[in-house]
Amino acid sequence: MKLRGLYAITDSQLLAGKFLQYVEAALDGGVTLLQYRDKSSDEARRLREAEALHNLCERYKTQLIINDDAELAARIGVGVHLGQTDGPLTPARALLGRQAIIGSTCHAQLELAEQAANEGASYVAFGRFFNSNTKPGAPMANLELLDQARARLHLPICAIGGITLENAAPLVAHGADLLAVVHGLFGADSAQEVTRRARAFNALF
Ligand SMILES: Cc1ncc(COP(=O)(O)OP(=O)(O)O)c(N)n1
Ligand SMILES: Cc1nc(C(=O)O)sc1CCOP(=O)(O)O
Ligand SMILES: [Mg+2]
Repeated sequence: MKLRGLYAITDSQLLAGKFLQYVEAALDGGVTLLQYRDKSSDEARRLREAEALHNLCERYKTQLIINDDAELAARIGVGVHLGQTDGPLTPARALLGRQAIIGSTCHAQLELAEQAANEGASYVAFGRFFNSNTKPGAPMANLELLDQARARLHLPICAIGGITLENAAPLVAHGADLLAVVHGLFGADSAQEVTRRARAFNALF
């Protein structure tokens, strides 16, 4: 499967009271990857929500990725996204198998991306590219980094951090395969607007 297009990421606060409605609206507009990102420690709720998202993703033929938690990903049978402090890639690959999608946060460091590629990552993520409501303190990345990554890496490149329909096009022009978006997608006033935004993000590729 080609990893290219919109990478929608959930946010439990932003989506409170409209979680599945807004996620389905995004899937309706077209989503390549959907990440379940919940930073709480409510394991029962996390399992329940991840299973609900998995059912929805199967209906829309979208791949589900679990943030941070390789054990939960293994339990459901989906992929995982690991940051630099979320545990090593090699055991996650052994746990999830060769086919699973495993992503790695590389901030603005090509060396981290090369290491992730050697350890079997399916894609590498760089960011943040813009001011982010969701993660304001993340280190900054820039377009030059994307150029260098495109020249040196032979796996899909994901851009993240403050991405909106207004600022996304240069990221794609400089080599991003995946645009990972929380607020610029789900911060909409209606489900119809989420669907419209998802379609518009996909039209950039
Ligand atoms: C696609 C994608 N890229 C980067 C991140 C950030 O991961 P991490 O640095 O582990 O931070 P948290 O998201 O866990 O707060 C991501 N989740 N997804
Ligand atoms: C989860 C996350 N990681 C980032 C990084 O730079 O690694 S930025 C970010 C938040 C993405 O949300 P929004 O689209 O609302 O800015
Ligand atoms: Mg993490």
